[in-house]
Amino acid sequence: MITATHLTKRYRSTAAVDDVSFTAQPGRITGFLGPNGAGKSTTMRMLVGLAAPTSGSSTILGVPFRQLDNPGRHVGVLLDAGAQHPGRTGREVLALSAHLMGLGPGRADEALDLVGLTAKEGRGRVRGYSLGMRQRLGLAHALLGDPAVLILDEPSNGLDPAGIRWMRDILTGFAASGGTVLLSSHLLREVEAVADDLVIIGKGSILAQGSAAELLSGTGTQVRSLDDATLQRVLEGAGFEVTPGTDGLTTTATVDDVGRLALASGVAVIDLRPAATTGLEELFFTMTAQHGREDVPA
Ligand SMILES: Nc1ncnc2c1ncn2[C@@H]1O[C@H](COP(=O)(O)OP(=O)(O)OP(=O)(O)O)[C@@H](O)[C@H]1O
Repeated sequence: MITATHLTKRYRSTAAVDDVSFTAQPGRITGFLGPNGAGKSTTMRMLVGLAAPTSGSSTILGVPFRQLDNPGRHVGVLLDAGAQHPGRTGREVLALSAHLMGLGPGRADEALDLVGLTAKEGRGRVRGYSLGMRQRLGLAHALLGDPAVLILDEPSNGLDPAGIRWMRDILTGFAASGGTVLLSSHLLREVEAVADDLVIIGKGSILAQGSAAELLSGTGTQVRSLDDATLQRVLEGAGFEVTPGTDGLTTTATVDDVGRLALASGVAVIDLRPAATTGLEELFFTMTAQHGREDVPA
């Protein structure tokens, strides 16, 4: 579990992160979203002790990151795929960290294998790696200590579609076995496909948070009948709002309410369902409309 409690980070007079509180639960993937400059990386850096909060606090597995004994055995971190030493081979990067974590040398080869890097690729210097290979190496590094928590900043960046699907499977598998995943990404469809929970920030502040199902569910009901005009009158008479469309009516009434009222008024219903869910893209743009880069004066 990860908790952020009133986390705030100021650079001079600007708050890069402003009073951010959320939790990421075990067994779930928490998607962390926001436009460029929203404060995602700064928040993640504070969670792992790379930046000191101006105020507020955070814990991982119940304690501040800096108090974790041998943190790599508890938390896997991928903040910058370019962070690995370019002159080392992928395997050397992993073997060195494995050694520092007190793991056997064989763990580096296991980690390479986990992320689909071949032994030959592992012998290549990082400077020759593609961005996708660097991401895989970064993930191997994060998984090396068999942690319970993963904190990943844009892990799918630079991966091809097969790589993105592969990353999705790794993360869902990790969460299914009880791990906690905090995942920031610009790839909204990717987040939509994997996230159980969402935290959306803009200009350093939380704009929305909750389960993905809750945040993305539409409200109300869509209905088509053989007499929409009568059904609209009946629904409005019962105090519900109704919006006629090309494909029947959308109403604030529940499916049960609509069914009962249609039956009582003798209107034959030919289609009745909860209103369509909101896509993450729509939710994201609605939530961040006032908080993107576009409203920053040139
Ligand atoms: N070391 C720093 N000094 C001054 N300002 C900083 C520093 N680090 C970040 N900021 C500012 O804090 C704000 C949040 O930046 P941050 O990198 O956390 O956003 P982000 O959501 O990760 O953005 P992106 O999606 O572009 O990576 C930005 O306005 C950024 O310019």
